[in-house]
Amino acid sequence: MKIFFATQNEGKLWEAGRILGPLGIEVVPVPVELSEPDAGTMEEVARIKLKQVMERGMTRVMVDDAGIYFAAYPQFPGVLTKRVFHRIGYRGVAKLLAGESREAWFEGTVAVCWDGQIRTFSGVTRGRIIESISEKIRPEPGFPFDPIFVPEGEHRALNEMPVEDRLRYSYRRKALEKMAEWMRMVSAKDSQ
Ligand SMILES: O=c1[nH]c(=O)c2ncn([C@@H]3O[C@H](COP(=O)(O)OP(=O)(O)OP(=O)(O)O)[C@@H](O)[C@H]3O)c2[nH]1
Repeated sequence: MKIFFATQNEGKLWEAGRILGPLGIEVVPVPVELSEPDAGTMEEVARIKLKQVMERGMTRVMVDDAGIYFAAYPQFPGVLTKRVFHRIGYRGVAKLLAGESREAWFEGTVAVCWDGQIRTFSGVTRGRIIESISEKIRPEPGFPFDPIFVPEGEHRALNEMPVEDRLRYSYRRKALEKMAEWMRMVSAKDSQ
């Protein structure tokens, strides 16, 4: 099976390939820019992104909306994660969380259109932001929080782990595995 993934985020693409490849689903990148509202839930935003790619005529396609939430600030940065980080960087995150709770969680929703049906699948990974955030961190493209996020029950930040461990904690993996199972079910029904 082959699915198109409309994203400009290299990290998302890499992760989707690592997770879906072994499940027999080839991920084909479609690097289109999608417009996003600056409010709402990940699921609402993912649906809006999916609508945009479907309007371009794609029928076997997925999009992903994701971000991080800081427990110290209700609903923030959430769907604004990319824009907020772009503006304030590690220095701003360190300032925001100084003296505040370090508790945080990643949340993401994958919205998929598969042979005319639309579904969303979500995942969450809880953890905390490390105490000392260095401005010298050079993250992997698209994933600026991996070097400063430690999953619950861990002592290592995500980017300090071998890939297999990192994927085990991935909220995107949780969503994509549910999606893969659903796609298999739909395809099996269609072929009957
Ligand atoms: O360290 C991280 N590990 C992750 O696992 C992760 N997942 C999301 N993010 C951050 O949240 C924004 C999502 O923004 P987003 O969903 O609007 O996507 P995007 O604009 O990057 O790509 P696109 O898919 O829309 O083209 C991204 O830019 C990142 O800053 C992550 N950071």
